[in-house]
Amino acid sequence: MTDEGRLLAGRYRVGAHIGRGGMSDVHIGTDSRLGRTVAIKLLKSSLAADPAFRTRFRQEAQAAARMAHPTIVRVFDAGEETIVESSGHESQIPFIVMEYVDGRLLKDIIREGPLQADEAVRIIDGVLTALEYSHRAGVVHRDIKPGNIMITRTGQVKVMDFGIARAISDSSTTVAQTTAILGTASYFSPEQAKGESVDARTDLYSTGVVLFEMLAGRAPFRGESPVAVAYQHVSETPVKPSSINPKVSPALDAVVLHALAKDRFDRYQSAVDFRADVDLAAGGQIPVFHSADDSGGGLFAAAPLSASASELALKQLSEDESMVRTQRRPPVIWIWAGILSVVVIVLSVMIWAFSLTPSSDLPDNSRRVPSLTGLSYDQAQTSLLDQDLAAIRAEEPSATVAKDQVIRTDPPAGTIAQPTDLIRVYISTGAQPVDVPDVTNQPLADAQTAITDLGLTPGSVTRENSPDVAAGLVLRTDPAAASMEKTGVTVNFIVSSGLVALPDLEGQALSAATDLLNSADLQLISIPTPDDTCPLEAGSPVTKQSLAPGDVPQKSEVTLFYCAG
Ligand SMILES: Nc1ncnc2c1ncn2[C@@H]1O[C@H](COP(=O)(O)OP(=O)(O)OP(=O)(O)O)[C@@H](O)[C@H]1O
Repeated sequence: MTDEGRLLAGRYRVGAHIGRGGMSDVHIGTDSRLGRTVAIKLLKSSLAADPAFRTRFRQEAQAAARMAHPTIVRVFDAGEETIVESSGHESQIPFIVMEYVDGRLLKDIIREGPLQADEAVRIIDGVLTALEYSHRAGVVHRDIKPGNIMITRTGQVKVMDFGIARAISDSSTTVAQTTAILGTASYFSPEQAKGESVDARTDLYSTGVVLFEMLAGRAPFRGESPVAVAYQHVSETPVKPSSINPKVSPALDAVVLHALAKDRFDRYQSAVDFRADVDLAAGGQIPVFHSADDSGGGLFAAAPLSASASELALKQLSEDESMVRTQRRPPVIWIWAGILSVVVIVLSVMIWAFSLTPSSDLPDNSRRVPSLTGLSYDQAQTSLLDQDLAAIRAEEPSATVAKDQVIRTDPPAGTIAQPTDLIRVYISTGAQPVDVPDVTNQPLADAQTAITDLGLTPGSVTRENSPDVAAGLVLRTDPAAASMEKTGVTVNFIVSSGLVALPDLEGQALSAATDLLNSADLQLISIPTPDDTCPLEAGSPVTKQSLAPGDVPQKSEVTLFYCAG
């Protein structure tokens, strides 16, 4: 393995070994370019042997690096280092450079026994906030477990290893192989255990397992082997956490069991819903789990209960061990109606808030989205994090903003935002190449407009003689039509002067002079010289031309005098 003192990617100095996981060794380190302390995770060489895994790993780490949220361990960089072993054998070791977290793994905290309910709620709140953010950014974690959750000295929750499970499960074929690397099947959702596709709800199931374990002091399913545990996730009904730790309230029992529904349509559909119910349960209220077609409710919305409704729910809880009502899949139209209503409400509130609030008098705890134009994505993330806002990266071409710099944000700079709000940061991919259009034979002004419309820059105009293209029309461009050019590139015009060059024809044979005039598209009138002094000469040489040699208007008439042959 890599020794202390090694420099990775010419930049990250590996320091003391601080931890070992199922797939990696973790060191404290220093980013020598920025002078900041980092954590460096070096993947085990057994995993690193597969090039497909390394590629997938790098892609996932890059996706994770796009996420910046106070509840997510920041990924700063990822790469591969060639390591020459003492035998002379070279191997590629993938590494991730992360935010250094001064804290403890939740796994180690749980080992000391069940947590107080309010502490468990606070931690799960943090995990769900991280998931709300990552799911909105389109990233499913796939391996939510106490070994991937850190609690800092100040109590801040930090979730890590986003996307790494994907890299592993894509390169391993069976549950047994995947768990051999990930270390445990205790937090697998039923769909993961069955090898089916996963989505955001998979993470919510695993979060339910983590909540169960924090409250009960042990995971809901245990077994001799990963396959035995995976089997229970698919087919066994979990017990209530309170049957292991009687201090757990019926409300939290209800939330945990709802999160652990086998069918993903029967459990929480979003981290937001899950968190709302956890908070409700922390206040002693048992949430009501609405199905999508229940009248008056949103999808699985939690609502405060009246006393009698609470009693009813409690009665159901004791009667029904599974606690989870069978719910039909929500019809698509209701989902869309729900989304539309939320969008309308959010927009109305934003417009109202923006119009009412003077800049000097912001509502409590809110802040304005800062202007980030021209910053790098890293700088923009830091600036947003300073305001407790979270960045999501988006990209678009720009002719005016340099590559890798912020073009704009959504919501735009100046908008009022709340802590942990998501700000989409648009980064310039630079000017996008376009085809230089064919503007030949167009009037110069039209051609200049067409070039400007494509984001190219109209450049110099040079006049050039042409026998047939009318004065002021474009003869050609430089670069030529159809060549791919980046926006911003200057396109020069060569425009017809409307003139044509008339050569000096005196002394030339009449036939040669006639050919020259024809090729310049000039009109020839020839008059044999009546003068006797003109000697008869072979070839009938031209003695005089009516227009002086030089540039003359197109189609000019030229009279040639010549000696008859
Ligand atoms: N960003 C970090 N800052 C500080 N310490 C860290 C960081 N990441 C990991 N560690 C420490 O390194 C140890 C191993 O990390 P981790 O458990 O994430 O490794 P892993 O190989 O991903 O493990 P597993 O696959 O078993 O989850 C942990 O004990 C943790 O305390």
